[in-house]
Amino acid sequence: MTVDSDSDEQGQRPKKPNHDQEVEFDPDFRFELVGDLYADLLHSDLERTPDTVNKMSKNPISIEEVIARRKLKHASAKRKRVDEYESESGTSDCSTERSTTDCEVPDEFKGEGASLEVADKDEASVDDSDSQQDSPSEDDDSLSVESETETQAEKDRKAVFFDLETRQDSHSSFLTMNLSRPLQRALTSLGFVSPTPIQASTIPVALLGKDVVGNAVTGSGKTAAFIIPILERLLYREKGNNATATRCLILVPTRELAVQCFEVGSKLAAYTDIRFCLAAGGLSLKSQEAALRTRPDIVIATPGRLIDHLRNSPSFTLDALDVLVLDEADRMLSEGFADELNEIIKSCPVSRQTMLFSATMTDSVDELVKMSLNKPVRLFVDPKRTTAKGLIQEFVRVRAEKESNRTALLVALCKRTFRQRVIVFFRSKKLAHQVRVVFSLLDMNAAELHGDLSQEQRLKALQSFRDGQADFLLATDLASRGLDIKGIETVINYDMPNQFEQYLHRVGRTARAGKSGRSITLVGESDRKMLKSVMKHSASDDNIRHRVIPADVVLKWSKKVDELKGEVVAVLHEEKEEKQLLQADMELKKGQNMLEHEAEIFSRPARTWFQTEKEKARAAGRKQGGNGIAPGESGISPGDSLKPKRDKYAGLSRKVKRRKMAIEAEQEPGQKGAIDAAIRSAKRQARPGKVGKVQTKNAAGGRKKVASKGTSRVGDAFNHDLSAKREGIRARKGDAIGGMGRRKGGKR
Ligand SMILES: Nc1ncnc2c1ncn2[C@@H]1O[C@H](COP(=O)(O)OP(=O)(O)OP(=O)(O)O)[C@@H](O)[C@H]1O
Repeated sequence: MTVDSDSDEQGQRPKKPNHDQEVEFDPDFRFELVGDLYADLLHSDLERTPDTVNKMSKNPISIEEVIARRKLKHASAKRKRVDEYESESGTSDCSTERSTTDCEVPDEFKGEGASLEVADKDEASVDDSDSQQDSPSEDDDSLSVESETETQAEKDRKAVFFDLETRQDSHSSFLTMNLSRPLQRALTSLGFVSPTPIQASTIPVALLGKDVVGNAVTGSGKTAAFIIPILERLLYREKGNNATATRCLILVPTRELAVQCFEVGSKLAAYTDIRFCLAAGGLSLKSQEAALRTRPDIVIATPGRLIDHLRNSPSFTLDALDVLVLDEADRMLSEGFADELNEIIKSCPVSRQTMLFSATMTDSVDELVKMSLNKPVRLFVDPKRTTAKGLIQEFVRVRAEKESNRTALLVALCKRTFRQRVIVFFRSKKLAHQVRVVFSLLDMNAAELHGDLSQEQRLKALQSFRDGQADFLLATDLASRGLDIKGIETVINYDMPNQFEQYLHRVGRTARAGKSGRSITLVGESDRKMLKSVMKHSASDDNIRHRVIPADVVLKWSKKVDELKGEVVAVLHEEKEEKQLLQADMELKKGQNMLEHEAEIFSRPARTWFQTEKEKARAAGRKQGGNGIAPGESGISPGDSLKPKRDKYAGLSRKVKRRKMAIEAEQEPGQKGAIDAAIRSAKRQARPGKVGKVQTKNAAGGRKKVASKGTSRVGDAFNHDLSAKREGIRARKGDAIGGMGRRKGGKR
């Protein structure tokens, strides 16, 4: 009954060794390597065969070492091959040959009146030879991924749900926003002169304490849009030992994004005394627990790890939370995160301010009610879900019978034209790994990023790509959201994502912050409707191109890739063998450890999780079917709590749950109940004091009424009406709330 999102292995309580059962040594044991590991490299349906990628986070196998070793082994043969490649990838590849090939653009382009300019002088050409044959069917519109027609009923619901009255000032400079000096300094040192549109509209509204639902294209500065107002308001928080509390929580769907958000926040807070804590999966639980004990002002977390801390770190609570931010909110609101999000929301006070942001944010009331928002202000800067203006989108057609050429097409693109600062997206971890082996064998400097790697490997891969050591980052959708890597020039989609939102996020890794960039997508026959949707939402028709790769080039590279087949299989075999050896070694160590420290290990309290094993399996199943990031790629590791304790408090409100726990604790024999009660009492004491009985005027009878418990708090960072600052008056410590968007503790 444990949970620990550090690794797949964790989360399981060690089984008690059964000393009665003799473990026999099997002299005939052989490492089992079943199936053709290469079989699906060039084809689809990759999920059926077992994964070959290392899943062990403790001592990961280095694929570089395996490849390097094999390269050494076949040094002479390899030298010959490299010579051959070099000679062939010289002038002949970059010739201006423009023959019609098997890889043409789908004709949907033509019907839309989109630009068909040649994208690249070396290898792209216009091809409209069979426009009739492939013209879109009449009903293609109905295939559009999202419905843009809104019923009157939905419009009415939105009118009631959203706050349409709050004035949205437009600021063309950070100076007119009256931000404090430490923040102005940080903005200057980051080179932020004027706010981006989403920042200009969000910051003043967020300073009023209003709930916000924000949408703006990828790379438009949403992170700073929510961090700046949080920091500004925290500068006026109550200070001193009793007032120390975690007041803001920023939830993000992936660990990498959490690290990035932490870095942005730390830079913006560089000249303040505001403290951050990173609580993302895959990083050390112990040091996070220690950091959370100090009650940092802002916690940036992935959902799984946060829940783990909420349940298992005695001193950590969200009771004093003032602001909850969901970055990539549509992803967090999706089914894959539903259970975790519910659990977290239950732990947050209802009086919090909530801000939701994403480039593909929904304004569907049905979705948003899940967050129990309080009259949110809808800030949709780019309501049409467009791509960035500086993005040129190219498409390469892959005919059904030529699906096996995808890898060759990718290699051709990366060898000839897009040679550095390229992210390649794949739909599966296994495929990303296999292509990584192909790239390495072809001496292309690539790093991979997906959920089958340890957190250490993930961060290392990202760093090597950021530093320019790796020219290519071969990634799954784990890297599609939010990652901000300077200088990415090209995004290649090895396959078209199933969801339009996913496409927007993937291509949004380039052309960020007003810069230009290019995306190239390999489009199969089954991707037509998605292609149409993509074209419909493009920022400009002029930005759409199609690329034709000459047939002889494709042929040459598919031959090369085929020749490598044996070597790729050998590398994957070797990797698998090493993995099994390492696994055996780890099991041995684990056994020894159990023998030596059995008593101590079993005396540790079991970590708990909020779902039962069944619920968790069900949720994992749902996640698999959901969009975007696969389980294990987010902050929630699939190993989390394989044997979770049934949560008897599930479904109860926080208050009822606490009361029930307290009663049970008192009835519990021995020390445990008393200790738990003492912890709870200490937590209560540690909470920043609440403003006791606030006397408010009862509008109906004119009688004074005592505000309910939990109304507003002393030490509340947002006890101060910062809206006053908009008029040029700086709020002071101790100012009372006035003109705020809500009353603290008010019902939602
Ligand atoms: N006011 C500003 N002036 C100049 N650059 C800015 C400004 N605000 C943000 N940026 C830069 O813009 C880039 C993109 O910012 P950010 O990652 O917050 O975008 P985003 O909208 O969250 O993107 P995504 O939707 O992909 O998550 C960052 O490199 C950031 O430093």
